[in-house]
Amino acid sequence: MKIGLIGAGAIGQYLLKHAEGHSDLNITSVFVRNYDKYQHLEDQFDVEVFTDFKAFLNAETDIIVEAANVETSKILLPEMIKVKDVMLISIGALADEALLKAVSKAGSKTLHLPSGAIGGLDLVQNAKALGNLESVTLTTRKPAASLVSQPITNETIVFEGKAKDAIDKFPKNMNVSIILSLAGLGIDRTKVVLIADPEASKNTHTINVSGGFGDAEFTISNQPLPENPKTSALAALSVFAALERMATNIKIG
Ligand SMILES: NC(=O)C1=CN([C@@H]2O[C@H](COP(=O)(O)OP(=O)(O)OC[C@H]3O[C@@H](n4cnc5c(N)ncnc54)[C@H](OP(=O)(O)O)[C@@H]3O)[C@@H](O)[C@H]2O)C=CC1
Ligand SMILES: O=C([O-])CC(=O)C(=O)O
Repeated sequence: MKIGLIGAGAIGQYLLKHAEGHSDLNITSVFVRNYDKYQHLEDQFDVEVFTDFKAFLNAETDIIVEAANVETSKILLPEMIKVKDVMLISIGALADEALLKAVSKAGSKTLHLPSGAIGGLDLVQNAKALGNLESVTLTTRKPAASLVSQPITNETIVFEGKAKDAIDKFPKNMNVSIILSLAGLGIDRTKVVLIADPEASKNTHTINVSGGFGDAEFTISNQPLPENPKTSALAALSVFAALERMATNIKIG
């Protein structure tokens, strides 16, 4: 599979490193906004670095993997999905309901949404069937420096409310709230609590769901990626694993 990658930060570089020598996953092109900053990737990996988006789209690839940010995804997704399958990790872009509607109607191309830094989305989707899901809450606890600019001494709730507003205020930390919303009750009915914790070293997400099916609670304690501690290693793994699963004919979940 030939892959075009957008962004070469913590997740992008993780993918580049781990796809090197992989039998099926071949990252051949990388789109960035600053050639000089990322030119070194052409020496390090067997890739072409693009800053011209049209040329990047026209390069021979089977899928585009986005690993940039929410704003960039909102701008580029409508054009990409017309011509290529896309895997999006800045899922917060889909809190824009007009964009979600537009891509839902986009024709023959597939938009892949990996589960990112959380899990349990199979259960949430199953529970939603036949109206069996009534309540979904995400409680996220991150090291304070990922959420607040000034040092704090006590743990502090920095946000409490709907997923829709969580991603607006914390676009680099709350993509998980939007994939959870898409799997479950939507951006208005998915509740979020976000805690800045000066003692935390991991990114911890607790998901509570309940309804006619029963109830469930999952906690995922994630190691952050050293290159960007706001981002959990599991998010990068989820892209990698979702790409690997595309080649298999046995689908789990
Ligand atoms: N769904 C989920 O569970 C999770 C999602 N995420 C999201 O994944 C995305 C990537 O995360 P991460 O790798 O940690 O982020 P980084 O900030 O480490 O890297 C972002 C990369 O995107 C590049 N970029 C920014 N703007 C553009 C643009 N307009 N065109 C092309 N490239 C651009 C940056 O380049 P430059 O150096 O020029 O800035 C950089 O290379 C983020 O949106 C993050 O919030 C993260 C964790 C979990
Ligand atoms: O990586 C994480 O733990 C979650 C995150 O940043 C996001 O959802 O945007």
